[in-house]
Amino acid sequence: MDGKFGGELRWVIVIFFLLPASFFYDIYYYTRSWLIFKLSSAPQQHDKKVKAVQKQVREWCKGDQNVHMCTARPGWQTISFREGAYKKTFHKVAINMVDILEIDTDKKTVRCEPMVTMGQLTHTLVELGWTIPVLPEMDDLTVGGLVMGTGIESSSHKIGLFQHMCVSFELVVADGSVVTCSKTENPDLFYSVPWSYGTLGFLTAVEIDIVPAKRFVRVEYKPCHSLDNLVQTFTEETNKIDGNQFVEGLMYSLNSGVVMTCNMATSAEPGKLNPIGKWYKPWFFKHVQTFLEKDLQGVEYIPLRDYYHRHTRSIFWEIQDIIPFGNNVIFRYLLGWLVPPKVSLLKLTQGQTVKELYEKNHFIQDMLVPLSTMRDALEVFEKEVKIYPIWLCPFKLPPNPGMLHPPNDAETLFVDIGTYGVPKVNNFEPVATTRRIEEFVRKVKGFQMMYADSYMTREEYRQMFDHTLYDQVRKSLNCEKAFPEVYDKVSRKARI
Ligand SMILES: Cc1cc2nc3c(=O)[nH]c(=O)nc-3n(C[C@H](O)[C@H](O)[C@H](O)COP(=O)(O)OP(=O)(O)OC[C@H]3O[C@@H](n4cnc5c(N)ncnc54)[C@H](O)[C@@H]3O)c2cc1C
Ligand SMILES: NC(=O)C1=CN([C@@H]2O[C@H](COP(=O)(O)OP(=O)(O)OC[C@H]3O[C@@H](n4cnc5c(N)ncnc54)[C@H](OP(=O)(O)O)[C@@H]3O)[C@@H](O)[C@H]2O)C=CC1
Ligand SMILES: CC(C)=CCC[C@@H](C)[C@H]1CC[C@H]2C3=C(CC[C@]12C)[C@@]1(C)CC[C@H](O)C[C@@H]1CC3
Repeated sequence: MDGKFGGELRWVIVIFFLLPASFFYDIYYYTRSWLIFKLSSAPQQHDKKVKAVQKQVREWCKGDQNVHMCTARPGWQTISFREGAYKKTFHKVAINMVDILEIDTDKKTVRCEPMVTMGQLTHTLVELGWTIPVLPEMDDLTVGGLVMGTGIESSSHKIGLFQHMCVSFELVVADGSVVTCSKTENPDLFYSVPWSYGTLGFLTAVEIDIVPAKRFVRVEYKPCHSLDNLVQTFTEETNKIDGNQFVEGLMYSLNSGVVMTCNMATSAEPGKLNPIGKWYKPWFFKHVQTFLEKDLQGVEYIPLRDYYHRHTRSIFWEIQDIIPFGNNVIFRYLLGWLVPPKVSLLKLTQGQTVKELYEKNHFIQDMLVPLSTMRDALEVFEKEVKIYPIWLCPFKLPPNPGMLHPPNDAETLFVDIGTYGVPKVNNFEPVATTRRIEEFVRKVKGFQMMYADSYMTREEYRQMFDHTLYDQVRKSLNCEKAFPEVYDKVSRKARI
């Protein structure tokens, strides 16, 4: 869809085509998973589905093995910014595994298949009074994508990344056999799977910790009017040993922002309930900004599911470039219930014009840096892109084996700095700017989230991510012919 409808009038396509299409797409999957649950067929079907994956891998083994394998999930369906170019040439293995298999409240775990989405998990678990400790907020993120890539949320400063609450993985590996791994069973594989982007095997099931859920989240909004104040408040709140199940920051300029500290609650104080997930409510980032503008500390109670998906309706703040009048009160009441358009459908229907627009004038990155370097990092982002709001999400990084190591191999608090939008600097140049930021991140011993465009060379990538264990595991599982090295899947060169 090119020309004007691919540019400034994209909202016409979005409103008249993509929103209804997203709605019917959701209903189809909702009904399907509801039926599967009601027929209780998912657990019995799992072994059959694993055998189907094994069969496909074994067929590849019998062939001449001259191309690598990847999942058959089309590139447009994924939440990653671009599509893998390799999806056109690799041998594709279908993994149609979309079911929650078992919720074990004694063991406090949920076992699910890799295509289960975060929206599906919250619907099922929260109704039963449970939740997963780190719940990345976009409904369509999948368990498989978050395990093979990474996931983060405002509870990560207590729990860690998505990988840190996973108990075990079940994979079909290069020779077609099924391997289960955990901290005690095949630990090398267990620690190598996160950030391996499907280059060690095909994931078929994941066991994840669950924790009790309460009805509400009590949110305290703390406006800050200088960078020092913001960094200090954010750091103190993140470090609090007892309090704050969730900590998050939104910055509206280099010198202003709101730090939110939150805890689950069983009931709400009268007059302070705010169901921000309702279709007529303002976008969450706009709502938060009002606390800054009024310079008001505030307390609100948000229903748990609304809190988890607080950035879903506005796709963080990306929706304002797609439906510029989307936060208008009339639009919200009339059509707000259809929002957001599905990221997958936005990807599928974007023409060359939109692609080029995003290529040249847009910057989507999450950089994970040690909390102690947050101030310097924010100044680098101000100088290089000047995009606001900025998302700030703290997380702890334990010294586990695998791709990510904290400085000096001692548990360290990090912060994810998320910048999504149009750069406001004059000298923005996608490759050069991103490379300078990547260099800064490597210098402070941080990491780049690989769903975004990465322009690092192979050497720079290996410098950022420790490949020692990963290389050993790839060798022991004979991955060389079956899967490419991770860099060849995630670097900008491998994506279109
Ligand atoms: C419109 C609509 C859309 C829905 N969309 C989805 C969806 O997208 N994804 C989805 O997963 N569900 C979906 N559901 C199912 C929904 O989660 C349940 O129907 C809902 O929780 C109502 O609970 P219940 O009383 O029917 O079942 P409950 O017995 O209260 O159980 C709640 C859910 O958890 C499941 N469950 C219970 N125990 C276990 C167990 N040990 N292991 C695994 N599962 C267990 C049930 O099958 C049920 O789905 C949808 C339902 C509706 C009406
Ligand atoms: N809050 C957060 O934490 C957010 C995280 N993200 C990022 O989005 C991505 C997840 O998006 P999503 O659309 O769910 O996932 P994707 O389909 O983009 O998958 C991500 C990677 O995981 C691999 N993978 C997925 N499933 C399997 C499987 N069953 N077996 C083997 N490999 C698999 C894919 O391999 P292949 O290419 O072969 O299909 C791909 O390399 C992650 O990279 C995550 O970091 C994005 C936004 C927010
Ligand atoms: C919270 C974390 C860690 C990351 C959030 C990242 C998201 C804001 C982006 C991930 C993929 C992005 C895409 C778009 C917007 C921003 C993301 C959702 C588009 C929808 C923007 C419009 C384009 O036409 C398609 C993009 C697809 C991916």
